[in-house]
Amino acid sequence: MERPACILEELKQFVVSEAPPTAYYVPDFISEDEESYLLQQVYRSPKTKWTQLSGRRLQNWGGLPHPKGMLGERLPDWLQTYCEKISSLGAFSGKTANHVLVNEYKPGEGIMPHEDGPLYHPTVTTISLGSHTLLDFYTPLSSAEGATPQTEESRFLFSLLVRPRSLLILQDEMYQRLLHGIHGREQDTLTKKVVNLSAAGAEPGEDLNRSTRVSLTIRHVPKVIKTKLMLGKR
Ligand SMILES: O=C(O)CCC(=O)C(=O)O
Ligand SMILES: [Fe+2]
Repeated sequence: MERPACILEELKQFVVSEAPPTAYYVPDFISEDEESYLLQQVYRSPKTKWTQLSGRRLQNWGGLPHPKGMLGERLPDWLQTYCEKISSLGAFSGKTANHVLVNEYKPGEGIMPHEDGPLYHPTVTTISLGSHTLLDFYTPLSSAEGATPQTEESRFLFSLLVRPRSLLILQDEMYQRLLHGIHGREQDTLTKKVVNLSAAGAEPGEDLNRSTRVSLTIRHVPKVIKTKLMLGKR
C-alpha cells in the first residue's frame, strides 16, 4: 500500500484544541539523554557558527533561505536525524526538513513578534532544550485605512507553554496568519491566556523561572539550489 503523503493522524491526539488551527504540542518528544546530547552538539559547534542578535544568539544550518533559492548546505548528522524523525510524522507533507535555526535565549531574552514568511513550507516545528518559554501569538497589523493604531498589547491573543524536550508544530492559520514572539522575561506567571496548560502539565497561577533555552526551529525550504556543499557521503 502506498504511504500517504501526510500522516499527521498519529499527531491528532496532540492538537491544542483551544488554539486556532493548527498547533500540535507533544510533551517529552525527546528523552533527557537526547536533550543533553543535542545541547552538547549545539555548544560544540565552532564559535563562528553563532550570530549575536539583540536579545538572542543564533546558528543557521542548511543554507540561507532566499527568494531565488537557498544555496543548500548539508546538515550535520545530529540535526539530520531529527529532521528525518519529525518529517516522518508527516509534518512537511512528505518532504524532509532541510533547514534548522538554533536560537539561544538567556533569561530575560526573547524575539519580537514576526511571521516566518513564504520562503518555507508553511509549517514550523520546534524542539525546546534546557528551559520552558511562553510563545505569544498576535493578530496581524490591520492594513485597513483609518484603522485605529494597534498596540502590541491589543493584538496579543494567547500563549503556548513550551517545556524542555517538547515538540511544537504550527501550521495553517497558526503559521500563515498569526504572528509569534517571545517576551524577554525572567519569570512567567501562568494565566488562562496560556491555552495548553493542562497538556503541558501546569496550573494557572504557577510561576516558572526561565533558565537558558535553546530551540531547534526545523523547517523545509522548498526552493534549493544544489551545491557542492551538499555532496559527500553520510
Ligand atoms: O525559539 C522559538 O521557539 C521561536 C523561534 C522563532 O520564532 C524563529 O526562529 O523564527
Ligand atoms: Fe519564528
